[in-house]
Amino acid sequence: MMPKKPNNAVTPSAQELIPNGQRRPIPQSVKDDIKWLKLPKELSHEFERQSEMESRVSSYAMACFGLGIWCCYSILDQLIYGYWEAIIAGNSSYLHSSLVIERTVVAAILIFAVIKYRNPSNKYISSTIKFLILLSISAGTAAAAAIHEAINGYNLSGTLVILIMIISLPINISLMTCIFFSFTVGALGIFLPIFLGVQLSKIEIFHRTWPLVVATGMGALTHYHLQLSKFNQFLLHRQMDWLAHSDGLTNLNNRRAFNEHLSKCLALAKRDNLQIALVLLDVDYFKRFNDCYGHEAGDQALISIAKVLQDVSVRELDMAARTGGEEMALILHDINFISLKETISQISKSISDLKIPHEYGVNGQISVSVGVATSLKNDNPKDLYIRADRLLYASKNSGRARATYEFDNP
Ligand SMILES: Nc1nc2c(ncn2[C@@H]2O[C@H](COP(=O)(O)OP(=O)(O)OP(=O)(O)O)[C@@H](O)[C@H]2O)c(=O)[nH]1
Repeated sequence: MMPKKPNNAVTPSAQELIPNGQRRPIPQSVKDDIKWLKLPKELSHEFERQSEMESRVSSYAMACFGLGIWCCYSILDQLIYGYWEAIIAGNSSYLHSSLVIERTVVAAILIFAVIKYRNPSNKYISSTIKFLILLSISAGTAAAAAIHEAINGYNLSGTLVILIMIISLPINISLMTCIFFSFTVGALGIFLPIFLGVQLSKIEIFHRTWPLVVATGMGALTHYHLQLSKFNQFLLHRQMDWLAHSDGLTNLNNRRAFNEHLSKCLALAKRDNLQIALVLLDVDYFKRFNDCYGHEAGDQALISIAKVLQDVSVRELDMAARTGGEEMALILHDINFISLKETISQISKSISDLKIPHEYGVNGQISVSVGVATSLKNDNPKDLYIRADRLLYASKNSGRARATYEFDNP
């Protein structure tokens, strides 16, 4: 069943976006989703291109953020250890000052890259979460640099920056990569030097512990972030699906959703040996209504009539749809003659209770003509639709504001 949508809904909820009552697992790939959604070619190409760009830009931004944070951390590190003071005092070695200059330059390049590649349309990934995830990566990197320093006596930071930059830029960082990288490297930062018998001072142990603590916490956040972005991707696809299947004015299902559901219902009816009813409704003298009261009033009238149809299609496989300008349809699954007649009279009564004045209408009020066809054993959607349409025109030709049933007009 297509979801029931309140008329004034702007953004439907996740539940409302599940089409045709099918609960589908979280999409595995954008391509799968495009196929499943049966989007028109131009739209699917655009959608594919955008998601690809979005993930690429995201990974660029992530990598840049990570490296940028790492550089900032390194500069801070230099400050903590008093290198700046040494430089200012003129005691610095060429290695220390060049290290600071190198990191400052890299940080500046990365800040520029983040500004350039940031993705304002990617509203689902909050920049705070992104920041925290990347902090874990940078923490791991800092630990790796520290190991190297502990073992070999000098810091490998410059090489690491370039290496990680080359590796991470084209990669879409996955959950496993992120957790594995940050956690393992962070842990190695503490334990490897100890195993290798390297003496660590208290400050050094602290220095190597925080990346691990941060990395573990960030691993959990990474997980949360990825779940969140997967869910948002899912929601985004549902929204697209909803847009592709709903009518913009009345929020009823559109012709595309109607066609799909009619085929499905007929197949189900055939399988279970049941009968479905197809009800077509057309607003009477609607052109004159528009001419007399204006298009805005015409739109409001259509919205009110749509609401009436929505209210009667409450069962799971029933569906109300707007199939054309002032034409709407109702698919009623597994229905008997008595319930069918009751439903149609309830619709007529509710529309009449709307009391929308129509100077040129039947009885001075807005009304609908209705054609009701019921499915035959081996019916197909097209034949059923044609029969309902003929019955609708029989209602029009016999005075409007009435319903014509198939069994009345065999
Ligand atoms: N306000 C409004 N009018 C619409 C919309 N879609 C279609 N229409 C109008 O609906 C009218 C349909 O007119 P016709 O097909 O001549 O039918 P009718 O005047 O209802 O006459 P009968 O069906 O014979 O009773 C046209 O004037 C369309 O402009 C819409 O979304 N909003």
